[in-house]
Amino acid sequence: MPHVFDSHLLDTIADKLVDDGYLILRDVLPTELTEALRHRVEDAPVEDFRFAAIGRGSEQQLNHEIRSDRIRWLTPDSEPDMRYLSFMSSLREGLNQRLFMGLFDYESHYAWYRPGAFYKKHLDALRGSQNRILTTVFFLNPDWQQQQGGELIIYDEADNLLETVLPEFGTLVIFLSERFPHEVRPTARGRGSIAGWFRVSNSNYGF
Ligand SMILES: O=C(O)CCC(=O)C(=O)O
Ligand SMILES: [Fe+2]
Repeated sequence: MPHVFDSHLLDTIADKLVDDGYLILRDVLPTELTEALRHRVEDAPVEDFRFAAIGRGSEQQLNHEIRSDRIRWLTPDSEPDMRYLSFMSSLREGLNQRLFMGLFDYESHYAWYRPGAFYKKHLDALRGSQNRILTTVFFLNPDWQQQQGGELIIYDEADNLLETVLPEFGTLVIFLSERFPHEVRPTARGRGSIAGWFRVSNSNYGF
């Protein structure tokens, strides 16, 4: 079975991105794949994960007051990682065909938030930087209860609250990286996700 999104779903995603700039989908990946991805984060030894840095390139720094999750990049030697990346590749192609977004590549990592961990309000891309264009967040936690915290909160450009998303197993959130400030509220329970970013090529600006 090819690991791709069907064209009807791609139509829906493209329409929503045009209308709202973001959308929340539930159970659009096969359950057994989501289960395998969940084990990739839950069963991995903690040494495999690194505290996430803020900023890019030489400006990277650890700042535990802003975020306290640990991350591990997806790798091509893992079958579930490859299948996940294949779905995301079909999303990239589907959106390029429908919206001419020019999405060029995709980078993604597992994130593990231990109890108490959080990520304060931020944008994934600086406005106008044209690097990270579209964000995906895929959640891997069965039976999440509201009182366990760890919500992803999405704001609009004027900082009005748009959505409060529980990090429930199988939920996929997609949003335009430059437009939506968002935060992860402190979690009371271990919280696994895969965050990813579609980027455009910067080669035209390589002067
Ligand atoms: O895990 C989440 O809900 C979002 C994480 C996030 O905002 C990020 O890694 O940039
Ligand atoms: Fe983010």
